[in-house]
Formats: sequence, structure tokens, C-alpha cells
Amino acid sequence: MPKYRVLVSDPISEQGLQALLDSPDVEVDIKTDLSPQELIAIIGDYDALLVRSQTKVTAEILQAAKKLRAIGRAGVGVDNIDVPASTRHGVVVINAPDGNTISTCEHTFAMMMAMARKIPQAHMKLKNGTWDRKSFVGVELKNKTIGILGFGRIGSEVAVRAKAFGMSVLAYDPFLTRERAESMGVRMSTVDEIVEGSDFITVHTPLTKDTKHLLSHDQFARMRDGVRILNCARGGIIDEKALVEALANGKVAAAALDVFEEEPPIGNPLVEMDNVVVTPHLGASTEEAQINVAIDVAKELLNILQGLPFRNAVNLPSLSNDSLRTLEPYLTLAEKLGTLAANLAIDSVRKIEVTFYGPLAEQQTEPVTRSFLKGMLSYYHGEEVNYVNAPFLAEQSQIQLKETKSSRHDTYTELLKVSVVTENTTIIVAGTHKATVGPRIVQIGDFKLDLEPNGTLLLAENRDKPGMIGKVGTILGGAGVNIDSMKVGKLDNGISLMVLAVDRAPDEETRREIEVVDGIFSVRDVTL
Ligand SMILES: NC(=O)c1ccc[n+]([C@@H]2O[C@H](COP(=O)([O-])OP(=O)(O)OC[C@H]3O[C@@H](n4cnc5c(N)ncnc54)[C@H](O)[C@@H]3O)[C@@H](O)[C@H]2O)c1
Ligand SMILES: O=C(O)[C@H](O)COP(=O)(O)O
Repeated sequence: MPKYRVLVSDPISEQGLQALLDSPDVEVDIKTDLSPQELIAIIGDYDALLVRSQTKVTAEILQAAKKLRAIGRAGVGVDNIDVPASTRHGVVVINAPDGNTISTCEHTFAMMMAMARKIPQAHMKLKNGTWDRKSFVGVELKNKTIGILGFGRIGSEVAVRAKAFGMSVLAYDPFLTRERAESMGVRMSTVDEIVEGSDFITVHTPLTKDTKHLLSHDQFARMRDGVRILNCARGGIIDEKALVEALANGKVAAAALDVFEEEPPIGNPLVEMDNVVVTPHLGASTEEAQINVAIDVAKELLNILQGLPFRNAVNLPSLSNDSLRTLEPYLTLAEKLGTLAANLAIDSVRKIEVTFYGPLAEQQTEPVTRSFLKGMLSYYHGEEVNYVNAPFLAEQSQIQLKETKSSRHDTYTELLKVSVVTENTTIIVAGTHKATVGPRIVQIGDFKLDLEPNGTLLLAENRDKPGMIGKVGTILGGAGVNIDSMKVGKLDNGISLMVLAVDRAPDEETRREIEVVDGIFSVRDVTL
């Protein structure tokens, strides 16, 4: 009997979906062309949803998706998915960023050559019966300058091919370094230098508030006469109205567009213009790319459903394998420290300050903070909390969050210390990972100790005088609670914290019996 149901709502390569189709844990339903209402009606039955760019995953759909844990996008762009709403609902969004890079790059190149040599126009004329050799004089790519805006996976592959064609390459990307530009033989440029100095301009950025209308009236006015423009990234990066004008007045000689501000581009004048080559968002439409993206996303979804590590989450910090190895013990420890702190906090939490010491501080620590939040907030919100929505729920509860890093600690090589500031008090919990014994809790409040963060712990604050442990042990024994081990932390003021690892939490009556023992100040139990 399959444990999980996955809905595939866009046409996705079945060959690529094999990992999901073969898993006995998973039932896959392929239902494409659903209307939004049809999707809302059935989405509540599914644990995961797999889409390309057609299905619009709106906040309304997410509201109805009560069981949904993950959305897989078989491709790069997630602009059809309401990612903030997914995060609020605790749904992981993953994409397949690598699988269609080459196909989209090759499509860009095909569009550039088709535009430069007017192949689609000549093709249509001949198909319509006219042998016209005069109207289709093109331009060579060799010795021309191409400006690439957005030098990520696709942009940089376009550069490799452009250089092979003898073009000079100008590139702009906020993350492009001089070393990388030099090693790839491209000139690191500003947007203005690209706008003013290119014969061909191609965009390969996502559509964001910064890239919306990156090329508009002002930029077209400053371009070389007869410039050629390409967009195989996202409609809206180029201002379509400004492009229509620039094509009509001859500033832009031609354009090649795979994507549009509205898709399909019904009534869009660009589609009608003779000097514009168009395709219906086909960048990723090759057999290879579709298999690649489906394989990537199917494997990742299976991992998520089976609780295994996964990559490429759009709404979670991504970790390299090396970082994951270093951080893994702290992810578990942080969640347990969060559970412990929540059990100790008796009034509302206002602020959480997480401090990382030693080599741990050099890592990407956000996932550890998320784990702490998950452990802590689960105490209040139950199973609704996960790694995706924990920071959102903390923000919603107006809990201030602060991360601090320090290169060394006086006692420990590495330490994770969290101060939870509540309405009336501050609770400190800290832990470390020791290669020999694994994760340990080393501080609770002001008490220093060394505890394995597992099982049920009974914490009794008491006056440090003879006989206390015996009295507590006798009461627990009488109630049939077995003590597995015990640790004590002491303060200079004569107060101790006795921590007993027990086989089960004592019942209310037993706890009260311990509480009234002379010299006992407080009793708590927590299961980690
Ligand atoms: N036509 C298609 O079918 C198709 C297929 C795949 C990808 N795409 C689209 O192509 C785009 C690029 O994909 P990718 O895989 O190369 O992504 P990528 O993340 O590897 O590269 C995008 C680059 O854009 C850069 N960038 C962001 N803001 C910028 C700005 N203001 N100016 C300049 N650069 C900026 C980023 O730093 C990044 O390096 C995405 O929008 C993607 O959705 C389209
Ligand atoms: O962002 C992408 O991966 C591309 O736009 C491809 O979209 P598609 O999967 O709908 O072809």
C-alpha cells in the first residue's frame, strides 16, 4: 500500500519520473490540463505536486493542500509557484536548475543564428512558393560583440559558444568575478557598457524587481544602431512596448524571443513583426532536458517524502555536501536544545539569540538556527512546524532572532549556545559535538554539565546538601520509574541541578511528591 501520493499536473517525461514510478512507497497520478478549480478540488489528497511552468500554484491552491509537503518544479523558474505562500504552509519548493541549461543555451544560439540569417522568414517564403534570394541578406556572428546580461548557468554556456563563433563577449552579473571573467575570456562589463557596446544583447537573468524592464526606452536609445536582441529567459526582462518601438524605428534590427510578458502572447504585436523571430517558450523543450529535469526532481521528491537529505530547495538554505557533513550533528542537537528550552520557558518568548563558537561559526549556520526554532516552536505549534516555516512562525509570534558568531570559546573547541529571552527571564542552553562521544548538552541555565541529548530527562533544581539524590531516587523508584543515569551541575551559591535520565516521565502525582521535598526548588521533565 503506497504511503505517499504524488500529483503530476504538467506534461513531464515519464522516463524521467521512473524513480517515483518504481517506488512501492509512492502512487503517481498524472493529470495534466486541470483547471484551477479542479486542482483545488483534488490537491488535498496529495503529499507532493510536480509541475513545469503551466500549473499556477497559487495561495488558494496551497490553502487547500492540507497534506502537501513538497512541490517539485521540473525546470528552473519558479515564478508560477507562490513561494512565500508555500513557505507559510511549510511546503518545500524544489527545482531542477541544471537539467535544461544546455538545451536553453543551444536554443538561444539557434535563435541568434535564425535571427542573424533570417532563416524563419526565408523558410516561410519558400514554403509559400517564392524563390526570393534578395530579401534575406543576413549578418555574420564572427567579429561581432555580444553582451550577456546574467552570467549564470545559461549565460556562461552562451559565452562559450559565442567565443567559438569568433565573437567578443561582454558580460554583466553581480556575482561575476574578474578572475572568472578572465578565465573564460570574456570582458567583465557594466550594464551600460553592454547596452552601448554590443551588436547582440541576450538576457539570462531571472525576472525579479531588479531585472524587470532591464532593457527599456532609455537603454534602447543608447544602443548601437542595428543592434539585435534576444530573450530566452523570462518575458518582462525586456520592456515589450519599448522593444516594439525600437524595432519599428529601426534602432533594433531584429529580435528573437522565446518568452513573453503574457504567455501565450495573444495579440502581442511582436509576434506579427517581420523582423522578430519567435518560439513558444521552447528553451527547455528537448528530449534530453525533459528527461534530465524529471530525473532530478523525481529523485529529490522521493528523498523529501522518505525523510532523506535533499538539495535544490528554493525556500530553504542550500548546503554543500561538506557543510552538511560538518553541520549534521548540530542540526539534530539544535532541535533538541530547542525542545529543552521550550520546556524550560514558562512565559512568552520575546527574543532568541543563537551564538556559534569556534570552527562551527565559519559554517553556513542558518540551518542550525532553523532546527533550534523547529524544536522550540513545535512545543507550541505541534506538527505544523517544519524547517521551511519555522522562521516564518517565529516572525509571526514577534520573536526577535539574532545570530552571533565568535571565532573561539574558552572551554570548548566548538559550541552552540542559545539564549531564550522570555517576558521575565532568560534561559540559556548550550551544546557541542565531541568526535568521541557525539552531541552533548553542556549547559542548562547557569549549570555546566555533560549530558547525552536523548530520551526522557528529569531536571530537579535543589539545594546542594547530602541526601537529595537519594530522596528523589526513592520517590521515582516507588512510582516504578527507572533511573538510567544521572548528572549534576553545581553553582557556587550552593544550588545544584540534578538531571536524571529516566525510562519514562513521572506522572503528575510523583512530580508533585518530588517538588515538595525539602530543598527541591523546581522539577521538570523533557523528552528529547
Ligand atoms: N526559455 C526557457 O525555456 C528557459 C529554460 C531554462 C531557464 N530559463 C530562464 O533562464 C534564466 C536563467 O537561468 P539559469 O539557469 O542560467 O539561472 P542562473 O541562476 O544560473 O543564472 C541567473 C543569473 O542571473 C544573475 N542576475 C540576477 N539578477 C541580475 C541582474 N539584475 N543583472 C544581471 N544579472 C543578474 C544571477 O546572479 C545569476 O548568475 C532564468 O530566468 C530561467 O527561468 C528559461
Ligand atoms: O524556467 C525554466 O526551466 C524554463 O522556463 C522551462 O519551462 P518549461 O518547463 O515550462 O518548459
